[in-house]
Amino acid sequence: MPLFQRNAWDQDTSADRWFKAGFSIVVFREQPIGIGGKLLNPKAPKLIGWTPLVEMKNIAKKDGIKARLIGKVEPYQPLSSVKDRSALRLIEDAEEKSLISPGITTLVAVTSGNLGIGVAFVASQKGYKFIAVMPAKIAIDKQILLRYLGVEVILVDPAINGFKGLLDRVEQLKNEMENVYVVDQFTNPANPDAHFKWTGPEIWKDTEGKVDIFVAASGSGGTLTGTGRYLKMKNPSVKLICVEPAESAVISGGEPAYHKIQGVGPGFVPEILDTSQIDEIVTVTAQEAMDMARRLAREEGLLVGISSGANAAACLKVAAREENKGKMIVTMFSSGGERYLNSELFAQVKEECVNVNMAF
Ligand SMILES: Cc1ncc(COP(=O)(O)O)c(C=O)c1O
Repeated sequence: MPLFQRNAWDQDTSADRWFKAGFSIVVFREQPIGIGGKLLNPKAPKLIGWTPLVEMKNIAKKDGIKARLIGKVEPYQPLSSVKDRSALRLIEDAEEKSLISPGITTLVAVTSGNLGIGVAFVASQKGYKFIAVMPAKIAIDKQILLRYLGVEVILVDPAINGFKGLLDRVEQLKNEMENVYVVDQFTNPANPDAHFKWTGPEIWKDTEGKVDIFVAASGSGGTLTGTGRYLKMKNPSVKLICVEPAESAVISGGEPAYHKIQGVGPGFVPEILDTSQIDEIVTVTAQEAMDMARRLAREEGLLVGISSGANAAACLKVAAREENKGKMIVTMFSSGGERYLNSELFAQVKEECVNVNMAF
């Protein structure tokens, strides 16, 4: 399958035209959102946003799927996940409201890791100190990355009080320190705004408005709410499908429980998640999500994370339905695969590598 790279200067064409012409991958880097330019070089490309769309042609062909399956490749963000968008909007929103000042304010965020990594980027570019509050023992790769980025990481035992335990720790920090600002992805409308302003319009433009169904797993709910709101505003018949872990299907009315699809299914319904927009919820097990992430790697060459696998698995369930023949289904590949090297996603390959190396 030919591979085509489209650049900022080819702005007059959409990804969909190139898919039609037989190309399987379209890289689309356009200007300008986000930081970068004004801080580094006024002419340099700004870094956040305008991620490429990739059509999963091999998997669709192998599984006899008649719908079009398209993923938005967020590992193209500077810090490799969809959360760079939210980090930027949440921080710039606070700056616009004069709530924070570089060199004075310490940013604090509750994160499963990816928001924290995005905040680390924006905070260091803009000159803020940043403390990440995370559940212990869950996402070791992200803890490693945050520490490597110079972030202070505070771990909270998730077995004690669950999510409330994390919030309590943030409250404690607010009492102990001066000039703390909480970057709150679960309640601040600036989070879905990032997707209303950027993710939604990018998908709309790059599909030439042909998207029929948008599928996304919900963590904070920002992606689903903001992107869904934009796409439905452009075309009210676009269907919005929420993906959640089968082991902790709280939006579907189930009980919260431990699960292995990192970054989604926090165990409660976040304030910013607009459930009234959701047309359907599809549940996916961690096993299905990881199996699909591995298929994406081997069959499409896409190195993406566990929630991306969950999204693609949900797409296949939806695409297999007779009524969705010929429809365009767009989903999110929310983070890059390398972020999960020490998780179960890579466990078997990691063990094989360790054993092979022991022979030397
Ligand atoms: C890997 C991954 N996928 C998906 C999501 C969900 O995105 P949102 O918080 O916008 O619902 C997150 C959020 O942190 C994430 O880290």
